Amino acid sequence: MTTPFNLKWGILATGGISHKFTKDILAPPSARNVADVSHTLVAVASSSSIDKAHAFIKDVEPELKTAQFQTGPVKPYGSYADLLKDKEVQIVYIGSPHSDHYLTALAALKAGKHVLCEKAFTLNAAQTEHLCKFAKSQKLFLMEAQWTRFFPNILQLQSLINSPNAPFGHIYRAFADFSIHVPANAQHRLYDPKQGGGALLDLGVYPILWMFILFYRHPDNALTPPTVTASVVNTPVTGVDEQDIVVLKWDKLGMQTTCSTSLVGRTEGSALIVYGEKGNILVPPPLSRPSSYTVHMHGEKPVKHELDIPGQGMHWEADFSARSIAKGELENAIMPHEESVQIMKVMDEVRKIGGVHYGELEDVVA
Ligand SMILES: NC(=O)C1=CN([C@@H]2O[C@H](COP(=O)(O)OP(=O)(O)OC[C@H]3O[C@@H](n4cnc5c(N)ncnc54)[C@H](OP(=O)(O)O)[C@@H]3O)[C@@H](O)[C@H]2O)C=CC1
Ligand SMILES: O=C1OC[C@@H](O)[C@H](O)[C@H]1O
Repeated sequence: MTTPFNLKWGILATGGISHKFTKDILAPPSARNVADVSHTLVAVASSSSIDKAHAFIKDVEPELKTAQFQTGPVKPYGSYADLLKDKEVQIVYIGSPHSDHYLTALAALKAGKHVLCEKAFTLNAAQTEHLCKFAKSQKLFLMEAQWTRFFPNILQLQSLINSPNAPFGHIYRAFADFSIHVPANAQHRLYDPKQGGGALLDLGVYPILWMFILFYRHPDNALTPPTVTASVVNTPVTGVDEQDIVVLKWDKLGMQTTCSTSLVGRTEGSALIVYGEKGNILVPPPLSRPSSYTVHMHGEKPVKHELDIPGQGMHWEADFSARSIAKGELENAIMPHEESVQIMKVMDEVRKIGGVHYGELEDVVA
């Protein structure tokens, strides 16, 4: 058996998603039948206090104890800048709020680190474009952490719908919704414009991503970006978007898709429905973590394809990051830079229509 390529991680931010991601990368790769890559947690940094970094490491102690590729103790840091100086760290995972992604990713790239950065990548397309260009100039790997894309069942569905022998016939339309219920609260990151709050960047990015997964690479679409129309309801509490309905029109495919998202009234029933000439596809909520999809060909019994997700399911994106880095790739073909930019451009359009602003950080492109 060959030795797996091992990737050494630094975690920037000690919030909710960083915990989930870290626990996933510490799980034994064999539990998901992976043998070519592995992960080691080297360091954790908090921007607000070293105590939070200590507490984070304590919280992941059970996973550290059973991790197969852990070589030593995890180093806590009280600032992101300190972690970025650690020579042992090869790649950073950025789990801070949307408004922080751009400057933190830029600082990490300047420090010579590969970067996997949470969605939404940045506050706008200009920032994403600049990061991608800069990463390439530094010969470093950079990817938006669009974890859903890397689920094995979603890769399977993507190739099914994009294959010349797709069983669905002409796709007429598709509808996707990702909504949760967070009571209005000006202090919550989802309602705070300064943290890039609002439904769009946090949740709306998923229905848009799904339409890109299914249709952007369709052979008849030939990577043509959709045209965008939208309707936005802004919350009176802070002015960020509470609800967005985004229509993406795919001219070359002769159809349009509806993406909706909201901070109030969570998704129930199907989160995604693709309506085809010969059959439909249904995906249950939440769209971020699809545990199944059902193919319902007209006149036949529906067939449900279920996925057993070990942990949260964030290790797949980490595995593919490691595979790319092992091969010297600067981006991964499953979530390439160009598609992150196109998705950010869609969201720029929506924000323009809705008059949504995040404050001074959205103007930073350096
Ligand atoms: N892939 C997924 O399923 C999910 C992805 N996300 C994404 O992860 C990111 C973070 O979300 P989540 O973990 O829920 O958020 P949290 O609020 O739980 O954590 C964010 C962390 O970012 C750090 N931080 C850095 N700068 C700031 C700042 N100015 N204000 C507040 N916190 C700051 C803080 O850690 P410290 O003080 O230690 O630096 C904080 O704990 C977002 O991009 C979100 O879209 C979120 C949930 C699910
Ligand atoms: O990515 C996400 O998925 C789950 C949501 O609850 C969370 O707010 C969002 O960031």
